[in-house]
Amino acid sequence: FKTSSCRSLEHVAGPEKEHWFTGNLHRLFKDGWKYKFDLFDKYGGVVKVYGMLGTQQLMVSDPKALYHILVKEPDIYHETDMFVMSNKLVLGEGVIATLDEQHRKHRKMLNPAFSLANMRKLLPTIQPIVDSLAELISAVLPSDGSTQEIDIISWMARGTLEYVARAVLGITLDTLDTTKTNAHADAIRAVNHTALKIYYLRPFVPFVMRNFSRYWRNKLVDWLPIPPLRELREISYLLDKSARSIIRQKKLEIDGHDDFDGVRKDLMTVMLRANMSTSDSERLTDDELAGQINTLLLGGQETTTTALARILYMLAREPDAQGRLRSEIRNAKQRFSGDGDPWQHIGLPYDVLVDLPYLDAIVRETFRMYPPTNMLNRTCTRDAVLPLQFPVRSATGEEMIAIHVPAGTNIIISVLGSNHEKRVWGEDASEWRPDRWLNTNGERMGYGKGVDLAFEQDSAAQDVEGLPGCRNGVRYPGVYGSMMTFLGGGRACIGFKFAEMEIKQVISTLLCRMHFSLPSAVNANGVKKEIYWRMDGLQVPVVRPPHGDFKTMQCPLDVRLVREGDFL
Ligand code: HEM
Repeated sequence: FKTSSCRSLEHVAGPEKEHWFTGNLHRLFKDGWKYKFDLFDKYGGVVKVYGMLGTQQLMVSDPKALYHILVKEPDIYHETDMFVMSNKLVLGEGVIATLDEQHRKHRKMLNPAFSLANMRKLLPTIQPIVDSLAELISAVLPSDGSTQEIDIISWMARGTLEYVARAVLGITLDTLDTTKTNAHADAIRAVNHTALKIYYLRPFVPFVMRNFSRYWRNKLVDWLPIPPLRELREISYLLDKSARSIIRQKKLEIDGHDDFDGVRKDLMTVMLRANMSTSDSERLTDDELAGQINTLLLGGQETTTTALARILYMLAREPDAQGRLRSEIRNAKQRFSGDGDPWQHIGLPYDVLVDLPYLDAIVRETFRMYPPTNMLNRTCTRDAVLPLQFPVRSATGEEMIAIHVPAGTNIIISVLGSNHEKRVWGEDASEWRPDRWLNTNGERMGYGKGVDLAFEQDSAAQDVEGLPGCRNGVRYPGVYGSMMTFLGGGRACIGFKFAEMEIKQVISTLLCRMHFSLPSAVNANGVKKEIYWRMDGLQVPVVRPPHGDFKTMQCPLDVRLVREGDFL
């Protein structure tokens, strides 16, 4: 066994460069599912790929290497300059636009707010919003029990924005009221879409941010003949203005309530109160708080929306799983329904909801198989050695147990590769099999709130051997059941428990009232409508031609009111 020794990545094996400008990135980021799996099969947990203008990068899914990158040596492997600066430019100085000490300060304020105790308090805020969503969808379903095709993703998107708005920020964005428009909500929806139109400008952002004052940046945007740049500036202004108005309003509310005990059910108030009473050196400025609001509104949007759509799609594809899950939810709700209360309208308490075994298995398995974000970047800030769990072959055929990573190397963390690694998840890693998370009695296999959080703290003491994603003493350093979907270490997703809660609440509410199946529409030539999930940077459901353009995000499912025969 050897360690790659030279100060370049020449020794590391990987595919040929495929384009002088984009290297292999266009293959990885545009519907790259098959391409990526071919690379993992051929090269293993570390693959050299080519980035912009032929720069050599590493795509990593090896568990020990990821442990080093995210948990052991995060001071070496930073978020990329491009990511941090672009976030700062558009969203302001929220947690994802910060590094090192400033990042620690942000997390110190965010971590307690997103605690389990606060999730328990927030569920009752989310429940009525989900009920309204279910009523709105039910209202468009035929009362005779026949099916109606519905683009489920647009409904899910309405919901996810409102859950975060009300539960995290204590405001409404009116997204469930189809008669109202809301400029703030429109701006949030437009950010990613508009930024994508000018993604090619992102490499220049750090230079511009460091060398141009705000005045000259504005002049640049005025002069350049690129309209989406101006659109993004307008969006960014509107987000900033709205966030500052939320802060002002909340401060007034807090000032007016001396007896206020933090029971108010939104996290931003909890955070603001903590911020107001902390020491000067730890206190976040209003600029940072405004950035935080924008980050929280954006962070859980598309990710949670596509995760919800993916779960409903899987249940539509697997009717037995759908029936079994619906029955589990009915049994749980019936236990809590009083005399005469229709069980469908019962809201389960937090601990009952998150512990439902089959619901949990479905959610975890879908997160594992189909992570909403499948690639994340880090940059190596100084020469380093990356040890590997599973040796890889060098470009000249030798086995390597570690890799020298030169300073400046970009690292692509492959969430997809990690979540499908057979040596950790088993030979059936690429099968959607929710039962892997359950024991033979149908109970959850040890994963729970404790273990998930223990992973965050990298508690090696936790006995997790034999659980899914833990094999022969090897596991991934993820915060959520060993998978890398929400990442791990000090920059792991702050909102994973919130996302889990909202997803479980939505699925458990919708399934009681409706049944989902794949679209049945056929065109004049008898061709059936088919949904296809593109794996770009984010997972994107589209419709194949001739029914769709293979580009626009949509997830049309046949939906009808539930019948007795839909339970097991
Ligand atoms: C299915 C839903 C979600 C997925 C798959 C997801 C995934 C992730 C991932 C992979 C990261 C790490 C990004 C990086 O380091 O480059 C992250 C960070 C983050 N997420 Fe989530 N997320 C989800 C939902 C949410 C929700 C609901 C919120 C808030 C309400 C949220 C807030 C954040 C924040 C603030 C960060 C930045 C943390 C930091 O830099 O310290 N996420 N998320």
